[in-house]
Amino acid sequence: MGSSTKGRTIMEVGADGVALITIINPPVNSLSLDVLHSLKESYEQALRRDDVKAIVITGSRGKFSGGFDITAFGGLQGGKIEQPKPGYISIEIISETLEGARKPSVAAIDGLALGGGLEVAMACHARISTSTAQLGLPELQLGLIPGFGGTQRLPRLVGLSKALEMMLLSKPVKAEEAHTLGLVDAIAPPDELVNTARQWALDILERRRPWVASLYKTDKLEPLGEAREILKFARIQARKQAPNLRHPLVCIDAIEEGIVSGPRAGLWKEVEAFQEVLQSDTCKSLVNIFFAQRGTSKVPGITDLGLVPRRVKKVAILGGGLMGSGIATALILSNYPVILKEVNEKFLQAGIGRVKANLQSRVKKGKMTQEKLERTLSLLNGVLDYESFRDVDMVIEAVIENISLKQQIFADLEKFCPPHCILASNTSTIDLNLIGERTKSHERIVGAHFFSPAHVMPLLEIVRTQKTSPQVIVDLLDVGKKIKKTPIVVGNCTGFAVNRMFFPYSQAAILLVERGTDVYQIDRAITKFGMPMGPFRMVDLVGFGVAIATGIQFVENFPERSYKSMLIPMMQEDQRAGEATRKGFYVYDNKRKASPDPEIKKYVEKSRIISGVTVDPKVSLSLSLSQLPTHIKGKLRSHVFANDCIWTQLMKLSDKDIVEMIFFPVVNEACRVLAEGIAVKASDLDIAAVMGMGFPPYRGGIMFWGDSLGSKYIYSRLVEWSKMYGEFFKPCAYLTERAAKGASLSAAMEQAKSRL
Ligand SMILES: C[C@H](O)CC(=O)SCCNC(=O)CCNC(=O)[C@H](O)C(C)(C)COP(=O)(O)OP(=O)(O)OC[C@H]1O[C@@H](n2cnc3c(N)ncnc32)[C@H](O)[C@@H]1OP(=O)(O)O
Repeated sequence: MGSSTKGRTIMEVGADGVALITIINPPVNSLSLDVLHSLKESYEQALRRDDVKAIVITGSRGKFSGGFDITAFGGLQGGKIEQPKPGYISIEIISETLEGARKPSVAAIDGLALGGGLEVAMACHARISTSTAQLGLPELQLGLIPGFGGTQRLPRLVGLSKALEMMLLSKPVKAEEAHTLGLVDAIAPPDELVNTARQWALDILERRRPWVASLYKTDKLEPLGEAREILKFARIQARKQAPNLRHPLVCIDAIEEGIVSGPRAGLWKEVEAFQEVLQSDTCKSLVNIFFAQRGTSKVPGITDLGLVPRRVKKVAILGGGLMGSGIATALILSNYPVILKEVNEKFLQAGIGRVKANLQSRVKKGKMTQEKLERTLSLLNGVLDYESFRDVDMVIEAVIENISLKQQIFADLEKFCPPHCILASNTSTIDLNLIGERTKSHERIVGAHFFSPAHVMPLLEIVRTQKTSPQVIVDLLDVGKKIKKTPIVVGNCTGFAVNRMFFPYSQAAILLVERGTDVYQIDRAITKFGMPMGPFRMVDLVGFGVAIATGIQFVENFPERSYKSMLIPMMQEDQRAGEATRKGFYVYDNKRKASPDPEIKKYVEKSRIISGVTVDPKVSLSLSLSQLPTHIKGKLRSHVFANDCIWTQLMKLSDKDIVEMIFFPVVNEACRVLAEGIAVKASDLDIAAVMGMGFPPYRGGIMFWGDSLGSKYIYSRLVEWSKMYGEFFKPCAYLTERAAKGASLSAAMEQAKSRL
């Protein structure tokens, strides 16, 4: 993270007597402490000067402000940057100096006014914006609450319900809506923005327009009883949607304080609460994710070469199955003309049908109009041969995982596509060198690994071989950004980054079940930890066929650390293949509601016998008293509560143990991925885990979370389990070394063996 000593404001006084204060802190004019001090000084100067009658605040280069400087959070949290005294910014600068000034001020907003940026604007006596401006308080997505008076002023400007929606969902509004809501007073063209604001400020001065201090507005606030009901509902929703998160409730408390006890009390409550949430693990984790996400497109040795992405005007996709149709949907939604090739008319129509259905579901959800659907769909052309491939700039192959089929396709592509065309494969497992073996085009062969459903999931793994040219990667990074994916660039290996981490995740869960832990207890513990679903519910969702196929890849490539089990193949043989067959680890009703199935025990017992393992009292939930050694039984019987039930309690693995036994092997594998140079930086694995696996972002990603527990602790637990349960848990060399040094897992490596 950078230093907070940056940025400034400048002030120019016009002949009209209006002082124009401009915030300058590229790239988004964030409010560093320096900017805030300078803003205060500019204001004080403007207030002192007799030739200044009114003030306009704006941001340089078409951006008002992206809010408080996020790069300063690390320093403030770690004590490296001195905290301003409580209330200095929110009360002294924003409320007293700006809002309480005896000269009127107007915010001229172009581009964005987010977080602290909007809070400064709300303290002005009016706001004028351009039609493309975006305004919002997205602090909650960083684990924070608004800290410069936003919890008090926004409800007073737009009403409580809308303010709660904007804050709790971190959802900005566009200028037009902001105008309707009363957050913006007028909309002006960009070249007239500042002049309109100047005139508005003079109009306020001369009482031709109202002089409004937002903090004391009451007309938009609901009556107290109604407000309390709205807040009560918001609390219920917040608890339901994010049971592990406290800061949304803290935000609601600050809003309530202002409504019940008045805005000054609300401001002070906000000041205290902001300090508290700033120091929270949630905030540190979410800030890590913010920077990690922006860091994925900075690839050393690739994006620092000064290459300019070539324009991709047309894309061809091979295969209209689930993946191919999802990828086609993502591309046409971002206005790329797409050719979809299939092997026969029937498959082609089915593929086009899937794309239509994907779009239709957006219409149903109100995210798209029927008219937009028609326009978007007109970008898709179905074909059965390669003739129209002669002018495409990129091809994405998304056929089944069959090596010889893919080799044939790539040989054909080399013949039909122009020489500059990028040849991408959506394979999730097969070596790209093998796929391109029958071509001479290795420098333009690349992996574009999407996640299902491809038009929804935010991650794109860009897989490069040693021969893939940097230009091709830069091009694909650009396409990824345009189709709103977060791309991570990884090296070529079985499973790349995400599936490499997924394997131990599901294998650890099966190991635990064979040792006696309950399937549903595992899913509950993992969901409570924050995953969208547990490992068994997930296997049901992806289907046992896929789980077995990818499992085989892992067992073949990494036999020494694979936990081999027949549980899933055995269930599949019995026609239990997951949600699609209505039966897997759960049974499903017509509405796809999952219920536990006692029958599962039968399969677990069989697979336990095949694996040659026994129930381990340390992990078992269902051990009965009769199974205990006599001396322990005796001791327990002497206890007044000694019965099967209490024994079950004693033997039960805690949720914490389950989480660690399932996720520490994932951390271990992530360490290998990093040590092998498959991922270039730990933060890319944080993003891979959050966006590819559903790892809770408020835990900061897999490596960040690992570091929060410490390499020594993870190492010692893995050693303990590897003694009991074998190689599967054995810590890798990287983890062992980091633990020995007491070093963090994420810190840059001294000598990465980059495979890239
Ligand atoms: C007390 C207050 O209430 C607390 C606060 O204000 S907390 C801050 C609230 N503000 C936010 O949450 C906004 C966060 N920023 C964003 O959402 C987006 O960056 C944006 C909408 C402003 C711009 O998006 P986009 O144009 O896609 O560019 P994006 O790549 O995200 O950002 C451009 C650069 O600005 C940086 N940046 C963005 N917002 C920043 C901020 N508030 N502080 C410091 N740097 C910021 C990014 O890190 C990135 O840096 P890089 O080029 O070195 O990677």
